[in-house]
Amino acid sequence: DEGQSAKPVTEQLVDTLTKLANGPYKGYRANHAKGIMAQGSFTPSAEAASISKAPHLQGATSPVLVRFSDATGVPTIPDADGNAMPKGMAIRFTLPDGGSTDIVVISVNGFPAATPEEFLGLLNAVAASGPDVASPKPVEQFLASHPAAMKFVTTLKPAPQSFATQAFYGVNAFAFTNAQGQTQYGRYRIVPMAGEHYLTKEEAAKQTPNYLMDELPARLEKQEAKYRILLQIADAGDDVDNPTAIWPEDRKLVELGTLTLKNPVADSLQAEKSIMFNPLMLPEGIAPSKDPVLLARPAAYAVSYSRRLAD
Ligand code: HEM
Repeated sequence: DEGQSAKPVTEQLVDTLTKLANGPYKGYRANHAKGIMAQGSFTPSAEAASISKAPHLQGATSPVLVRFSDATGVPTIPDADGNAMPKGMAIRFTLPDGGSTDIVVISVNGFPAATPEEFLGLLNAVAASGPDVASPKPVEQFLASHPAAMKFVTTLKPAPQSFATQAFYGVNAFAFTNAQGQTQYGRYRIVPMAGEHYLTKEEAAKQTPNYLMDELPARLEKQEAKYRILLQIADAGDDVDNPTAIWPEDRKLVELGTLTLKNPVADSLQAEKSIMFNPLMLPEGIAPSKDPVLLARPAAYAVSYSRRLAD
């Protein structure tokens, strides 16, 4: 109806995510509702300052706060459920001046849609494809006519053994400018130092519903969880404004530094409710690309955040 279509697409996206989850759920995110937080630090590599003049990349160690999450707006989704993919990782770096910057990434290299409108088309197709709908269902038609969406759903990895054995991808590109004024485009990659380890289908079927959310704090009581933060550098001619355009694997990977998680966060649920990560909260030396999906994210996240706080 007209009232619905007059809403900004970012708000329609949040409404549709909520509807797909059979929500709203009081106090939870409209997407990536189920999560767990941890804290630690980030130490940049010697090379990082040559990529960007951003304050957290100049040598000193910064405190970090991290939230891992399952996909969907369902706060009770079992961690090994196929719909709980992709996993999410959100990182907040505290900067020397007391400000902060965020990285918000997923467990798949790529995105199913090139624009927020196209993403809404996919979500609406899923919403119109209930069990009673005859084939070809709207979602089947959408996937058949959108190769990037098909690639996304077919390359989803199985659930990880642990959040400490899961790799994450930035998907959206940013422009990194160093002190000499040289700019390069790149996409984040976060690689677990414990190695990437995923469950077989049989193993996934045996996990308890909260196995990942339970395992992380238990692990951190005994040992640290470390990740390398890398940047995949675009070649001239690589599309930096389209999150469905996956760059070839032979592109240069620069090491930006090491993220070390040391402790669980006390009262994770309350901490999760009150924090909103924002991929466009950026310091000097890092700027957004013109990727329309990236540029739509803060508005969608703010709608979800304001609804969560209003509860
Ligand atoms: C137009 C496209 C997108 C829409 C509409 C969307 C929507 C949302 C919403 C509504 C939330 C909840 C935010 C909150 O309440 O704080 C969220 C969280 C999240 N999104 Fe997106 N998203 C989009 C694209 C992406 C992309 C491209 C990525 C990663 C590459 C991503 C990764 C995440 C992660 C990891 C979270 C959880 C953040 C947290 O732990 O607080 N999203 N998304």
